Amino acid sequence: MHPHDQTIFALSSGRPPSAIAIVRLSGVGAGPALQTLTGKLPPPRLATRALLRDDRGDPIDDAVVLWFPGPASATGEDVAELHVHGSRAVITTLVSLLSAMPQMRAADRGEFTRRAFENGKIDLTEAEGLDDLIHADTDRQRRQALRQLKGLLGDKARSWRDQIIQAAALIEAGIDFADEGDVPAELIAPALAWIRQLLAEIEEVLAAQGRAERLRDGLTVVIAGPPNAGKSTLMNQLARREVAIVSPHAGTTRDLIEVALDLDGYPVTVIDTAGIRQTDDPVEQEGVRRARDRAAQADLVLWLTEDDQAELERQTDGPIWFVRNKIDLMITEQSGAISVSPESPVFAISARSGAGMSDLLEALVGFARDYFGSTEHGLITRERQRTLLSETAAALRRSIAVVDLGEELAAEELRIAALALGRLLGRVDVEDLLDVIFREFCIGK
Ligand SMILES: Nc1nc2c(c(=O)[nH]1)N(C=O)[C@@H](CNc1ccc(C(=O)N[C@@H](CCC(=O)O)C(=O)O)cc1)CN2
Ligand SMILES: Nc1nc2c(ncn2[C@@H]2O[C@H](COP(=O)(O)OP(=O)(O)OP(=O)(O)O)[C@@H](O)[C@H]2O)c(=O)[nH]1
Ligand SMILES: [Mg+2]
Repeated sequence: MHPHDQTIFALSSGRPPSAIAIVRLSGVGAGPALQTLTGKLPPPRLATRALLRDDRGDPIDDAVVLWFPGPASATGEDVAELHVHGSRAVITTLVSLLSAMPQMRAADRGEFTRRAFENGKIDLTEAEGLDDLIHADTDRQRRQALRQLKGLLGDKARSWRDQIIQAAALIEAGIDFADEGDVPAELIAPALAWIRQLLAEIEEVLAAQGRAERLRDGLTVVIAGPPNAGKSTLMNQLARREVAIVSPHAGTTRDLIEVALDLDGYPVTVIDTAGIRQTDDPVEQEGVRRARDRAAQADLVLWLTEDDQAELERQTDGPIWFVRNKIDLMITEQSGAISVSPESPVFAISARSGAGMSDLLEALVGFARDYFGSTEHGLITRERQRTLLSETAAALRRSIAVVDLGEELAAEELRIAALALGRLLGRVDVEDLLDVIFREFCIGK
């Protein structure tokens, strides 16, 4: 990769004011900058206390500094960190001093990670994992991101790619021999068996998916039902704060109101909607339209009613749970889960008093757990990864299908498969394929 001649810096910690702020630098100018600010280069990889001074020698702040000489650093180039007091003034002063240094500029979004990638410290799937980790809101999201950051998918993809290249080399060797009128079927058969096995492995990973991808955005639960049923009250109960307006007036909620919940580590977005009814009010009509729309896309609908005769037009093909609210107004009603039919359970709650809420919450956690169930072993977390892995599998399938028509055709499909995996990793170079062929199979040719 091309060398980076500019040094980048950024405030790597959150917004000031904060207890401590970290200004990070990466590039050839990181060492000189650290030296300019502190008077000398600290020992590598050890937290060192230092007084930072400006260009006139005036103190800026009492700091802790870190020095990671490249290429062993996280970005693959010299890295310096300044841990200062997180005030706007300290940061502004530092930033203006750094900006004035030669070949030094503020980093773009994700540029440290990008450099780590370009310097070969991490592959693209690991970079994606890092991005997910930084955006993780819940524990399950954190675990999934960390697995990817640790290279679980990347290592698999690298291993598949290497094996495909070697299988291709076997087939290529067959072609080479064929030039001399000697077709060694014993080279093709093991290569095919190998490819079939790789295909099975990749298909297994593809099949085990679907929901790991959803773990990034969470699943959506829509609260729907007739006006005044207590949907917004339930919403506020689930959110544990007053996110939606509650009133005795039917038709209070018009907009969709979303709140992100962490249900036992699973990300769940709950959406409160307008009460569904016939109305002449154009604003309410629009609210009802949005409510229907959102319910139709939901992973789960909680259909809330005040009584049991409320007619339900089916809003979704997905699961619906019937929740009877305001049981505090009834004398004989029991609370909690009153039907155990797993497809459409019935709950009885009082959103106002909280009766029956723990059963409902527990069921929601169970729903999320079932929904995301297999993600603990999921490797694919993004559409990009799925697409490239599907392309790989398709090319492997084609290579098996066309091998009887000609080894060249099969080898070409294998090259396409390896290329797709190369893209997955962010490294596409055909040199690898050539290297293996020349090194292992074409002796003396
Ligand atoms: N202060 C601070 N905290 C941090 C980071 C950081 O960069 N700075 N990290 C930001 O990512 C994470 C920790 N990850 C890190 C990953 C690699 C290296 C690093 O420089 N590694 C080199 C040398 C370390 C060694 O030799 O042990 C390496 O991997 O070769 C540092 C932090 C989270 N916490
Ligand atoms: N007694 C009792 N009243 C409730 C309960 N839940 C909600 N209410 C009351 O019912 C009225 C309507 O509640 P909301 O939460 O605004 O109902 P909604 O379904 O959001 O209504 P729209 O937004 O108009 O569709 C309010 O006066 C609430 O205080 C409950 O469990 N028990
Ligand atoms: Mg409402």
